[in-house]
Amino acid sequence: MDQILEKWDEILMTVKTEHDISDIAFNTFLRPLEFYGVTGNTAYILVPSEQLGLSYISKKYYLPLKVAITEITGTEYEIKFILPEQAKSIASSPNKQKKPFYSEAASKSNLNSNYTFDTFVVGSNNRFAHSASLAVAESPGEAYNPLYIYGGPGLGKTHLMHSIGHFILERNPDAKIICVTSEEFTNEVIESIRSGNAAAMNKFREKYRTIDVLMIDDVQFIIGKESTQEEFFHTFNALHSAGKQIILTSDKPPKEMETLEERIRSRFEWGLMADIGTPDYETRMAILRKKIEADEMNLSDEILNYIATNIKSNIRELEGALNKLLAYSNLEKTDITMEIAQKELQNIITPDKPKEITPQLIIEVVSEHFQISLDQMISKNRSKDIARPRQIAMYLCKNMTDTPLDSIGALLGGRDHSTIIHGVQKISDEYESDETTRSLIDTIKKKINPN
Ligand SMILES: Nc1ncnc2c1ncn2[C@@H]1O[C@H](COP(=O)(O)OP(=O)(O)OP(=O)(O)O)[C@@H](O)[C@H]1O
Repeated sequence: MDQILEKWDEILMTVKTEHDISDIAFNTFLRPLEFYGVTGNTAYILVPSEQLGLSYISKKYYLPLKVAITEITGTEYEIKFILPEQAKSIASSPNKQKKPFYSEAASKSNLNSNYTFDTFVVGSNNRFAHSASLAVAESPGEAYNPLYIYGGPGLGKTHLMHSIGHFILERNPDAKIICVTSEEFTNEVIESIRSGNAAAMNKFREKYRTIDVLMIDDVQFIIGKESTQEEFFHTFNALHSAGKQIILTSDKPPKEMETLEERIRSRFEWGLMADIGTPDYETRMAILRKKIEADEMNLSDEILNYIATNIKSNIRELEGALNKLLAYSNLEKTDITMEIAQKELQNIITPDKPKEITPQLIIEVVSEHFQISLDQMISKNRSKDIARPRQIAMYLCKNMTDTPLDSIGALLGGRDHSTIIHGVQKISDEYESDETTRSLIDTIKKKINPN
């Protein structure tokens, strides 16, 4: 069963390719189908609404899906299409996990599958940014170019930007979208320059100048990097003059980026700037409700109210509180009462008590910031993409907590004392000498401790 679930996207794409199904037919009939579960050797496929045409789908896609499932999983299943009402009566081991459709194009573009317009709650704090994002998604390159979304940490800038990407790819799966953090962009510029050959630079330029949509997250980090700013400037011009869409996010408006080159600042301001503020109570409650629904979690309104009243300025923290309760409920196999919620969340939300900053919290925030898993953080993998976040975690654990170096090493995959000293020293030197690193570290610190 897991195999079908895991490979569901691949199964759908295989049917599309092998039967030469048009994008419109694919998006209309195949994409909405969900793998529901397996009973015996029957695989149930959920047709989410009768209007979609159950009998048409059964006739047309029964055999292609059966063949693709057999080919891809190596097991032959009987296939049954069911409607949601029928699904309820299938008792045995239905698959409760709904996995969102995640196209190959979205994954290649580096888009987070959870960040879509469907999962985004619109409130007074983000209404304008949301409308602007929808307008850009509907007419990329035409509505507002660039779209510059700014606001404090954890307020949904990245979520909105990725939503635009998914929306564009849904309509046009061939659209070429690149979504990077400005750190990744900077690293690529540095790598191309360091390699010293023209071919590497040309490859970089070819990659960034032949796309339809460029998304750069946390663009404030290009401040102070001369060659990155230079490359960004030319990339921006090439894409903009070709009518290609550029979307940027930042923690501040361009006018507050004091040391940014003027020619770049003015370009940031060419299109539309949309800020996201802190959510009001209703929006916080709506976000909490949406998340518990998605996680199929049971929490009383009293508990939701307790969280929404106490966590006000960062949606990532709202989610963190829910995740903590979810983990507790799963581990202890118990329902969450108000008493448990207050006890479990006391570090996060007791207003007069400073938040406890632990190495575990730091490691979690760093891995989330760099979009790498906790397993990668503690692994033996020494590639730059993993080793640098790990060293940043070492540095922050050393500077923000009193944890001994040996314990930091133990938490980061059993690394020894000297490895930790080396990591801390390296980031410390960079913090002193390099403005981008300083700004990066300060941003992560703010995520760890917004106060
Ligand atoms: N309006 C919203 N509806 C639903 N979820 C939201 C909303 N705003 C933010 N979130 C969730 O909060 C978390 C943080 O959002 P996101 O990463 O987009 O913030 P950000 O503004 O880019 O933060 P940072 O600047 O710290 O990177 C994500 O999990 C996101 O899905």
